[in-house]
Amino acid sequence: MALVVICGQPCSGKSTAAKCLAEALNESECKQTVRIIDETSFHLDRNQSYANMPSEKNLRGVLRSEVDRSVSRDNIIIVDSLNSIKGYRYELWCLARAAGIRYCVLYCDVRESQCRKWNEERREKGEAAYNDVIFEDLVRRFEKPDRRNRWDSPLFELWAHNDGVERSSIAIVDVVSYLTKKADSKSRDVKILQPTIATQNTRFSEANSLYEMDRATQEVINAIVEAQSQSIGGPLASISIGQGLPNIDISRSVGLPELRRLRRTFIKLTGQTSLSGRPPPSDSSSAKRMFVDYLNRELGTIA
Ligand SMILES: Nc1ncnc2c1ncn2[C@@H]1O[C@H](COP(=O)(O)OP(=O)(O)OP(=O)(O)O)[C@@H](O)[C@H]1O
Repeated sequence: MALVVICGQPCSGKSTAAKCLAEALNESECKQTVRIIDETSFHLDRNQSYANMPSEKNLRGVLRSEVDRSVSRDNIIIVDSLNSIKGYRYELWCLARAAGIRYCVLYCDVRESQCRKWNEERREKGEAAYNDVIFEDLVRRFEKPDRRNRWDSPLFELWAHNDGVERSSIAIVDVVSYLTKKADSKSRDVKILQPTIATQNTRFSEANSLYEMDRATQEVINAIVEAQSQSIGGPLASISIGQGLPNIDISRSVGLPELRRLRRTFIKLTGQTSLSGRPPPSDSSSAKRMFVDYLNRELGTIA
């Protein structure tokens, strides 16, 4: 029914907020099961998980797969982690969209100095805390949510330090109201994400799908590279990849490394959706259409 992404600096009260939100939802009229997905449920240690990029990626992958497996129209999933990378929140948003559910972000907006103080206090009490190097690195890399991004919207801000975290805190009340409000796909104040062509079902054998996906996305990349090489110095027009397929609309030159990265992410995202029962597209045309749809979105909004 819904996915709530909690985000904030290290030690900014995210778990306190997640717990409080879960309690508030359980007390509301909503009959949905509420579940928190966090690092501790996987026995992941903070300092180990954020010690280096591979461990951090692994942590994000574990949480994302669990979210992917768990989101449904019958429950409310709260992801309690830093969720500090913009691209990662986008991936979570994609999972919500593929499931056709509500989505929102609850941002624990606490000053860094206060988070640092809480972390030190936690350490002094002998509780698990971030070590200083990791804490500072995470603070530096935090990408604050911005409500203008689809994946950060709607955004609810919780000022845990000034206002405390209570079931009656404005942000908690607002999230509960947003999640429990009766709505259908035409409601304006509540957005129920709709699966796009990129997330629709088409049954096919998995191996075949992956093969098609690989080949089709490579063909799209080749078409872009060729079009760009022909227009060197001149303006880039929209690139056609065949009859009945959408054009690729890129207004700037995009290098091969970036195109390869986008292709890898796209294949990964599609593969993950297939794990939860929605297979990747079955034929070359749908694979191309999906990939162009994805590229137009990515290159249009994340410049
Ligand atoms: N509103 C608050 N007032 C006072 N102390 C707080 C508040 N919120 C959190 N703390 C303190 O900060 C510490 C961390 O809280 P919490 O575990 O909720 O943060 P977190 O952001 O989930 O941390 P982590 O980044 O490690 O997951 C706790 O020890 C708690 O005592």
